[in-house]
Amino acid sequence: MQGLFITFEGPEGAGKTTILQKLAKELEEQQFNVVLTREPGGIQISEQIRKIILDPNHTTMDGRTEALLYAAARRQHLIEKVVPALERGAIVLCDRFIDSSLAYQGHARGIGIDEIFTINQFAIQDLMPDKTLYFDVDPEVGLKRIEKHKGREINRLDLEKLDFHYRVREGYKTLLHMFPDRIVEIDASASFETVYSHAKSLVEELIAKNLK
Ligand SMILES: Nc1ncnc2c1ncn2[C@@H]1O[C@H](COP(=O)(O)OP(=O)(O)OP(=O)(O)O)[C@@H](O)[C@H]1O
Ligand SMILES: Cc1cn([C@H]2C[C@H](O)[C@@H](COP(=O)(O)O)O2)c(=O)[nH]c1=O
Repeated sequence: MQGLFITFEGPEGAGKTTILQKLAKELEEQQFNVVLTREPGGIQISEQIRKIILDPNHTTMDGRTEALLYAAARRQHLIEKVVPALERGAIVLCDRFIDSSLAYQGHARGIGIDEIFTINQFAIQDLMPDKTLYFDVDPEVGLKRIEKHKGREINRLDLEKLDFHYRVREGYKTLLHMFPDRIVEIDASASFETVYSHAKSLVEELIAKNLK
């Protein structure tokens, strides 16, 4: 495919969304064709699935049901939005993708990274990101940031015990070893300006290598 598919990953409150929005705006100002999107969501069907998954009242949701719902939302989003954008040659910046399922459902929920990869393979049919930026932050720091973030809804996953959020981070560390060529780590505990300039330089390098 002609475009560039870049995903942004990390524990809660790592700063992904804020960085993505600023980066998308700057790239658009430079006349790049950018599609900023998120998972679960990004299109109507997947946003509706998002509501079901993240509703804090859905306390009885089984871990495998959760994993399948994320994969279903992913499939529809990929087919309806990501693939057409890549075919047009766009830069797709996506807030979370398969690595979230591997870290959260695979590792933190204990279902197993390989098993979650298998069900996602059905959904993505080998369409992996060209690059993944992993924003690493201590979960306690990240959760404090989102508590302070006015207007940010607290969802069912945010409400998991601190231990779960530490396992999510551990899951991402495992993924860094599994996919060393694709995933690059960014220290997201630094100041916003420092984190932003690191992310921006990585994306600019990718664009220079792949699109110019
Ligand atoms: N490096 C940083 N230092 C301090 N605060 C930050 C930093 N980066 C982002 N923030 C702030 O932390 C809060 C959460 O940021 P953001 O929503 O971008 O995180 P996120 O990774 O998308 O979180 P989630 O995945 O849980 O939605 C925001 O209020 C944001 O302004
Ligand atoms: C894609 C995906 C996401 N999650 C989790 C991660 C977060 O807790 C929420 C999404 O909320 P955000 O504010 O938009 O980051 O869902 C997951 O567990 N598995 C996934 O595949």
